[in-house]
Amino acid sequence: MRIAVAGATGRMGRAVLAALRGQADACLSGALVRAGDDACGRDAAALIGGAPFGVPVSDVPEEVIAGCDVLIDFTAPEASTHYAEICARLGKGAVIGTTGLSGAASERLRALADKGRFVVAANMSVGVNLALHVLEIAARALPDADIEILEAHHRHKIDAPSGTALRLGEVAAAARGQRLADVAVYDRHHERAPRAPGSIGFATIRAGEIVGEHRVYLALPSERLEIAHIADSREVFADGAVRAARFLMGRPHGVYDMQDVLGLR
Ligand SMILES: NC(=O)C1=CN([C@@H]2O[C@H](COP(=O)(O)OP(=O)(O)OC[C@H]3O[C@@H](n4cnc5c(N)ncnc54)[C@H](OP(=O)(O)O)[C@@H]3O)[C@@H](O)[C@H]2O)C=CC1
Ligand SMILES: O=C(O)C1=N[C@H](C(=O)O)C[C@H](O)C1
Repeated sequence: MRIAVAGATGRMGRAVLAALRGQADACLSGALVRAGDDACGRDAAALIGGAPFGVPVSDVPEEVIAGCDVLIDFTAPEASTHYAEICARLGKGAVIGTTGLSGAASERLRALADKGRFVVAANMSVGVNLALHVLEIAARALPDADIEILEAHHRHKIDAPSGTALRLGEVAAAARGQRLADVAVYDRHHERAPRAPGSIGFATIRAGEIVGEHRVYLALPSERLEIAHIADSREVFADGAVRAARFLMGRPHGVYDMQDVLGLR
């Protein structure tokens, strides 16, 4: 399986490059960067150190994507939708981990479902995807619990709440027959009022180099269930992305998520 990495200079791009070393059935075929990046033309190993991959860094998406079976993409919404369209046109799979997609961008991806094969997931770790599964059961079993979602990430992160926090919120809301948009509370700064019954609150921390932490409270008057996940290293996301790429090989067209990849649906 030939894997190309988009956003190869980024934190996740570099984690995926590292994860591709020593894979028995997968190799790096391309490393894609933003147009004009200084790394263009150098061996991809220059981005993480160690032995050469024999793959030059490129800023030409069509060329990089044409040479792969699956593109792994942790970049930004505008880049991800652009690359996904190229993948669909060239018949290549894509694993998309980028978060902060607008409704329109998500819609653009869903519209490609009959033209290509995609795994789209805000969190590629096994642990968070199990947590989503457990949360669905818990939210249904505790309809009166107050649900609050807390997340903490590194100081560089630009979207908030995290894509994972929003997904946790969507799953909890759906388990209760609600739409997250109708019950989400992102900001309590401007209100002086008790908590609205049935609402789902979000709290965000940005500090230091925290890789990624998520905690869901399901609080009743006399007890509280907490579902928590802590990522200690970006390896968990990179390994999950490679696993998702493997899953896509030979799949019918469609948009899948990590619940499909992990067999949790
Ligand atoms: N699904 C999951 O499991 C995970 C998802 N993420 C998500 O992945 C994304 C990337 O995270 P992270 O690696 O930390 O971010 P970084 O900022 O470290 O990396 C982003 C990469 O994308 C490139 N990029 C950004 N915008 C464009 C563009 N318009 N065109 C081409 N390239 C672009 C950047 O290039 P340049 O430096 O030149 O701007 C950089 O190489 C985020 O949305 C994050 O939330 C992160 C971890 C896990
Ligand atoms: O930006 C990050 O770093 C992460 N982003 C993802 C998100 O927004 O949920 C997943 C992970 O927690 C790391």
